Amino acid sequence: MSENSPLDNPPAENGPTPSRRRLDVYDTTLRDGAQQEGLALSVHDKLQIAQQLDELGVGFIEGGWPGAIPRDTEFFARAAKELTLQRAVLAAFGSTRKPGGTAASDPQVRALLDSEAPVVTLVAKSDARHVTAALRTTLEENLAMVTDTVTFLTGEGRRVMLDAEHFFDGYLADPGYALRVVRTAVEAGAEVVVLCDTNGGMLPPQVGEIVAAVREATAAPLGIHCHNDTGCAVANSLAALAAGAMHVQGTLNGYGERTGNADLLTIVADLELKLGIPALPPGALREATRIAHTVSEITNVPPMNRAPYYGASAFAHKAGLHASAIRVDPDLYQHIDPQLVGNDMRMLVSDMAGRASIELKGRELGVDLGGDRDLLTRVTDRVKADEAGGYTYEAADASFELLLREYADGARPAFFDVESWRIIMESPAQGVRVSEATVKVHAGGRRIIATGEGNGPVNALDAALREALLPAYPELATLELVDFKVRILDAAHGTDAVTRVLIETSDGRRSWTTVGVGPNLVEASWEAMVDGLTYGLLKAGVARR
Ligand SMILES: CC(=O)SCCNC(=O)CCNC(=O)[C@H](O)C(C)(C)COP(=O)(O)OP(=O)(O)OC[C@H]1O[C@@H](n2cnc3c(N)ncnc32)[C@H](O)[C@@H]1OP(=O)(O)O
Ligand SMILES: CC(=O)C(=O)O
Repeated sequence: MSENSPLDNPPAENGPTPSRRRLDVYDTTLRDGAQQEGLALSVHDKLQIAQQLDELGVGFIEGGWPGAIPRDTEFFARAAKELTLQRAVLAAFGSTRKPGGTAASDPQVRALLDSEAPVVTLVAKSDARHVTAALRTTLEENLAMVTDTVTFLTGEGRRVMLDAEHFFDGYLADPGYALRVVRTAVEAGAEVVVLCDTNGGMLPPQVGEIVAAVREATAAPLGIHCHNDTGCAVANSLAALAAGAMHVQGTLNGYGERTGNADLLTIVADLELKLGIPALPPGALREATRIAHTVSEITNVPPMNRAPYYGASAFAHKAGLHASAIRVDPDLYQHIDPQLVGNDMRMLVSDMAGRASIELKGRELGVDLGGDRDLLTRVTDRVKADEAGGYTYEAADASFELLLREYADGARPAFFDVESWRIIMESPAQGVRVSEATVKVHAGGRRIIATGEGNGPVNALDAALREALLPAYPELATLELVDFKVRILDAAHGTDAVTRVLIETSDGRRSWTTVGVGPNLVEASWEAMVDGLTYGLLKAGVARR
């Protein structure tokens, strides 16, 4: 580990160590993260994400490229009026001036000033091949572009950082030139030179060696910016910090061009929890899971369950053996206490469950099985049999809770009894197809026959069932079927195959998933739908009427 790296000499618990240099956490979700395929952030989205980042306590928020992307120009204009950042400083991203011109007259450089961001981060070529082949200019002119642009912007009172693009590839091909770019930037006034693994092709030992060599050869304050093309973006970032970089860039949820950028939350969690290096304000890491998921909502990109630390599966345990040890001590199968990053431990119930899994899941769901070994064995056997038949309880906690209550209380919760149901489907040669369902149920002390129409059989059954039950259970009016997933389980059987349906139901505040399995789509859907409504009534605290 390099002398004066943020990864050695961690500060004393009761205050900073004066000799230790600050570690800067720089977020580029709104710029490089937005370069991810499928991400299209509105200005409003960007403002909301910036607020989250400020709450997280990052040092810098790179807001985008004003002058190049109209939405980013607008972001900086609105940020100046609408954002009240408590901790973070806004950075505008842009490139060095065009070859052959001057920074003062370059419209793109002017736009960086106009953004009024206190920090400007300039991307500059540091790989000689890129200078000649992509920029189509001379090596000397590229250095002049760096000097001119950095000098101009610092002269205008901006803090300037330099992203040395393709630094590692450039260093491997021509270390002398790559180092000249670093020195030129610092001599011109850049406060940090960020070494970029732009193509994401590096491995940790290479990154560590090259960062150490740059530190040896220059006095430049160094940063690191990694992409994840080798799956090593976080490891590469840590290797660079260990070798002496003092500034780390990354994105929330690892968003970014191609395979993404280094995942900033994973980096800061590694730093704080594994290496004892404070990276965020005290206590902020506990917001990591909430912020990652809030940002997923804003970007409308489903959260990555397997994300380290903050992913929904990060502390989810499926194997029976794991559960049995966790029952004794959660640390036996967890590398940290999930609360440290605001996450929770979860038990998953499946055919891999053992008695311990069932008992712990029961505790999680608030159903006490009292450590009754015989009862636990019966539930475990039932789960294994059901799963062999196509059920999947790990995706359907609500159905599992109903099953658990059936064993714990001696009867499955039920608010109505089903006598029968039937479907008629009308598919005229022309015109609209209609499905009509009739259900016969007993509820509120009455036998009820109700019909419902829908655009398909499940929709019609849902309508008929609600029609039948609403007089006895007006609480059902708030319940809505929000998602419906079908899987054919034994494709080899063709139309004879077993069908599994997962239904997500919501009461507007929370949602739950139920499962149904049957020889056809409608039967499987009916089972999942009845469980969904039953669970909703149970959670609403309704008594059977
Ligand atoms: C590694 C990274 O991720 S860096 C960030 C990349 N982000 C983006 O590219 C998103 C925003 N980009 C844009 O909106 C556009 O590409 C713009 C506005 C920047 C440029 O658009 P255009 O003028 O149409 O040029 P185009 O995109 O075709 O090519 C880029 C130009 O920048 C030049 N350029 C590339 N890097 C640099 C640099 N570091 N310094 C100066 N000029 C550069 C290229 O040589 C090329 O110049 P040319 O038009 O004279 O050939
Ligand atoms: C600057 C940047 O985003 C990169 O080199 O990857």
